[in-house]
Amino acid sequence: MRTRLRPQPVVPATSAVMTVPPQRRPAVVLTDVTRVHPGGVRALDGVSLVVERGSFLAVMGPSGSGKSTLMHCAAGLDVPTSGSVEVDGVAVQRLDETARAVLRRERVGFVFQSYHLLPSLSVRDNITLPLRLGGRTVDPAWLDELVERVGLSHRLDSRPGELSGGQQQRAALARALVTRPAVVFADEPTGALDSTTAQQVLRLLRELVDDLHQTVVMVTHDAGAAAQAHETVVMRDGRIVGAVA
Ligand SMILES: Nc1ncnc2c1ncn2[C@@H]1O[C@H](COP(=O)(O)OP(=O)(O)OP(=O)(O)O)[C@@H](O)[C@H]1O
Repeated sequence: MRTRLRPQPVVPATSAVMTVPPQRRPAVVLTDVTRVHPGGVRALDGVSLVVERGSFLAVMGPSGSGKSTLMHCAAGLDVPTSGSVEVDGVAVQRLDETARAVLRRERVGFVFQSYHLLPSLSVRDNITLPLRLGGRTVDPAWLDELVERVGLSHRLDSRPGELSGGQQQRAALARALVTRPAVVFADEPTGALDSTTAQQVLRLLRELVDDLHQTVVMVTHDAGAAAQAHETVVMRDGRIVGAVA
């Protein structure tokens, strides 16, 4: 299995990863993560998980089981009440909000059900936006490869509103990957697509993982979508209660 639920690192994970070359570090490590939301809801209850680089993990579970909270904690959007989260070897809970925003911009990609493309920007400018926001230059060869992969080389000057839903989600995939992030979090990425288009997008996601060694964590209610992942973990009541490879 590429995703380890156990064993947890015996030494503190930060010191463990310091000696590991960046390309061999796990993309994400959660150690005994608990998140109690205001009002006392224990949305995560002692979750431990290692997401290895180059793996495609699906997270399933009934509504309210903690999937979104898991994703938010693992992506540095939220911080655990206890336990630790490392993204690309960086301990998220030690960062202030500004540093977490930089971590997300530089090391994490996001894909949403509703694409979240900016309607006034061209497809090219949408895809390269995360780099430009971080003051980074675009690697033309990488951009060419990405847009070729997602099949949008001929639509770079279009506006998102001129694209189909599947094309918009493929643009969002390219945008998520343009920074070469340690991990991409996809939240119901095919929830707004018809089943044929959804399968195409999922196959593309799997190809990006397998061919380009990207790492994807996808939250989904759809067992068909999860079937494209290397592995699936199932959550219930804030815990991981099963894993299927
Ligand atoms: N900001 C919040 N404040 C208080 N409680 C919250 C908050 N966010 C989530 N919760 C609660 O935490 C629990 C887990 O919610 P979460 O959204 O992580 O589940 P989920 O599996 O993603 O659900 P869904 O599939 O419906 O999106 C639920 O009981 C939810 O009501």
